[in-house]
Amino acid sequence: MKCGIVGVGNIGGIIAKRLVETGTLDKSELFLASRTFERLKPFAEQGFQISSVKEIAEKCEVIFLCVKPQDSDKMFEELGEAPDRLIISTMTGVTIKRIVERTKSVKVVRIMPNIPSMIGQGVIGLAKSESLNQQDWQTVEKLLSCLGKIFEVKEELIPAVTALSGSGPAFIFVIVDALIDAGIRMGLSYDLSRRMVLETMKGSAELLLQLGNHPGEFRHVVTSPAGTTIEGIYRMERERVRGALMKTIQDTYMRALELQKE
Ligand SMILES: NC(=O)C1=CN([C@@H]2O[C@H](COP(=O)(O)OP(=O)(O)OC[C@H]3O[C@@H](n4cnc5c(N)ncnc54)[C@H](O)[C@@H]3O)[C@@H](O)[C@H]2O)C=CC1
Ligand SMILES: O=C(O)[C@@H]1CCC=N1
Repeated sequence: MKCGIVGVGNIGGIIAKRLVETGTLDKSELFLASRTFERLKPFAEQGFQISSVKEIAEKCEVIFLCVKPQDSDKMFEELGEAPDRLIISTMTGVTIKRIVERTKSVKVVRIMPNIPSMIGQGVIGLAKSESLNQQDWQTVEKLLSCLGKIFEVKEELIPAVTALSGSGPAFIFVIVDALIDAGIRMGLSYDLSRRMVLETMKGSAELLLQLGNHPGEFRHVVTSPAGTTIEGIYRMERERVRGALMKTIQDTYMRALELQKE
């Protein structure tokens, strides 16, 4: 299968690497195009095939579109029409309708991946046009499963997915950074604090995933009467951490909706 990636930045680069390192595609099946050669150079040095946007439209059955929304118009101009192609777009705010209009392809999949895709543990929100047949869907699953878990949603929910899991890792990294600093402040080394914070997050996430309990239930199990945890919870409530996190996601969501209108 010939597959092209247009826009080899953070996300396009992750997709290219994962497709090849997992053996999903052979380098001979993959073609990369980007605006500047700077981002393509390390791929060219590793034997990836470099192409132009136009060539990708002409020769690839599957085309990933991975440019910033602000660059999409120029990219669509360069791509031209690609009516028989399966298009998979990571572009924030660019709707399936717009991609169909610009490419003249009716087989369009809009995805919102996140950066744990780098190690195959991403969350991939996905919405698709109605014209995909069973074989197209199998191709999509084959190509995307090397990135992580696929969650199909209605397209109107993609902005919510963008806020929660697309941008989500950035918020998690801010929280992790703050927790590590808290450990350092109490005298732990950076390395020890980092490992303990990450293992605590991983263990807590695994516990919820494996046992399926509501997080409030386990929070209650940790919280001893007149103990340490309730003091921390009381502080969290006074600092309005819960509201601040919900507002963080809400503002991100509003921006995702705005981008869709621009
Ligand atoms: N970074 C992230 O965690 C996520 C990003 N996205 C979305 O994926 C898209 C790409 O994001 P990033 O990879 O972070 O951006 P990026 O800026 O790192 O990469 C975009 C690449 O596209 C290239 N490009 C721009 N115009 C082009 C054109 N006309 N033809 C060919 N190449 C062109 C740029 O040179 C750049 O290398 C965006 O729409 C973004 O919203 C989606 C999910 C997560
Ligand atoms: O910040 C952004 O716009 C993109 C979308 C999700 C993650 N990064």
